[in-house]
Amino acid sequence: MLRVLQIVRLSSRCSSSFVSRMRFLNGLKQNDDVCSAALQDAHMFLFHRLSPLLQRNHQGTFRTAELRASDVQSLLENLGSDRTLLQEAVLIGCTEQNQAQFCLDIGGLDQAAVEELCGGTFVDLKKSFFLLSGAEAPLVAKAQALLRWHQTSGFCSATGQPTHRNQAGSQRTCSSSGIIYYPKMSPVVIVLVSDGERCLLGRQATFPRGLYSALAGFCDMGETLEETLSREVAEEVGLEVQSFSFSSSQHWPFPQSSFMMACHASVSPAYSQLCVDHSELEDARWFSQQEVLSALQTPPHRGGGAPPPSGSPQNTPSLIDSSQSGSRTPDPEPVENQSDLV
Ligand SMILES: NC(=O)C1=CN([C@@H]2O[C@H](COP(=O)(O)OP(=O)(O)OC[C@H]3O[C@@H](n4cnc5c(N)ncnc54)[C@H](O)[C@@H]3O)[C@@H](O)[C@H]2O)C=CC1
Ligand SMILES: [Mg+2]
Repeated sequence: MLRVLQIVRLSSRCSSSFVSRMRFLNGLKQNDDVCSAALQDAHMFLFHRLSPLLQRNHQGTFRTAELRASDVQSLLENLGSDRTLLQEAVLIGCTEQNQAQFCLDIGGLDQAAVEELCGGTFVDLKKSFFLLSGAEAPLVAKAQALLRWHQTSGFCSATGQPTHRNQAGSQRTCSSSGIIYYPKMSPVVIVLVSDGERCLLGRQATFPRGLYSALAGFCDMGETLEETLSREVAEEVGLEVQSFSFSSSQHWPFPQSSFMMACHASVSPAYSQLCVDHSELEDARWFSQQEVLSALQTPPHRGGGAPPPSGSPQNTPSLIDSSQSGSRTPDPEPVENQSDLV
C-alpha cells in the first residue's frame, strides 16, 4: 500500500491530472507489487463468460455494477469460491481520483447466484454496447477484449509451454523461452465513400436485415492506411478512390479486437458506376443525404417476415450501422435487432 501511495504522490506532482493518471497506470503495469496493492482497493467490473454485469437504475437506464474489490472478495467467500480468484483481475484503467479499475471474469461461478447477490444481470457485450452510455461502453469493451485475450493466450506459440501474466494483465511471458506477448488488435479501415452528392454504403449477407454500413476491411501486412482503403474500395465495389481524409478511430471488440480507423474518401462522379464483388458484399448502393437521414429516423425492423424486395422504396436502410455513429438506445427492445452488428 505504501508503494501505491508513493506512485500516487509522484503522479500528483504533475500539473495535468491526465498525465498523473497515465503515469499512475503505467506504474501499475510495471510493478507487480504495486499493482497487487492497488487491486485490494480497486473498482471492479465483473463478467460472466465475457458478458458484463449491468445494473438498472431508477430511471430505467443501465450502468455497470459498482463493486469494490472487497465486495468481490465477500462474494467469492459467500459462494464458497477461492478468494485468490481476485488475483486474476485485469487492469483496465483508473478513475479521476487515481483509483485503479480492474475487470474479472467469474465464469466458473453460478451466474444466477452472482446476479442475485449483486442485484444485476450479465448482459451480452453487443447488447451492453447499446445500453451503456458515455465512457462506460468503451471501458467494458476494452475489459472484455483483455479478458478474452487472456483466456486464449495461455500457451506460447513458439514452445507450446504455458505463459504467465503480470499482475496488471498487460502482458504474458512464456515460462520456457521468455517470449513476451502483448494483447493483439487487428487494424481495420472503415471508409465512407462519396461522389460529392451521395455516399456509398454496403451490406454483407450476415448483417441484420436492413443494415447498411460504410465499407470496411482488414489491413494486410505491410500496408499503409491509404493502401488498405484504396484496395478495399477497389476489391469490394470496383471504384478507384481519388482522395481521402482521416476522421476518427475506435476500438471494436467484435468478433475479435479490431482497431477501426474511420476515413472519408471521394471518387469522381464520372467514375461512380459500381461493380460489386458479391462474394464479399450482398449489396452496395449510393444513397442521397435525404435517404440516409430518413433511414436513421426509421425504427429498425422487429424481425419476422421477408425483407422488402430489392429496389422497393421500403428497402432503404432501416439502420445504418448505429455503432459507428455512436448512437445508443436506452430501450432494450430494439437491441435484440441491433445486437447482431458486424
Ligand atoms: N461495414 C463493415 O463491414 C463493418 C466492419 N466492422 C468490423 O471490421 C472488420 C473488418 O470488416 P470486413 O468487411 O469483415 O473485412 P474484410 O473486407 O477485410 O473481409 C473479411 C475477410 O478478410 C480476411 N482477413 C484478413 N485479415 C483478417 C484478420 N486480421 N481477421 C479476420 N479476417 C481477416 C478474412 O478472409 C475475412 O473473411 C469486421 O470484422 C468487423 O468487426 C465494423 C463495422 C462495420
Ligand atoms: Mg469488407
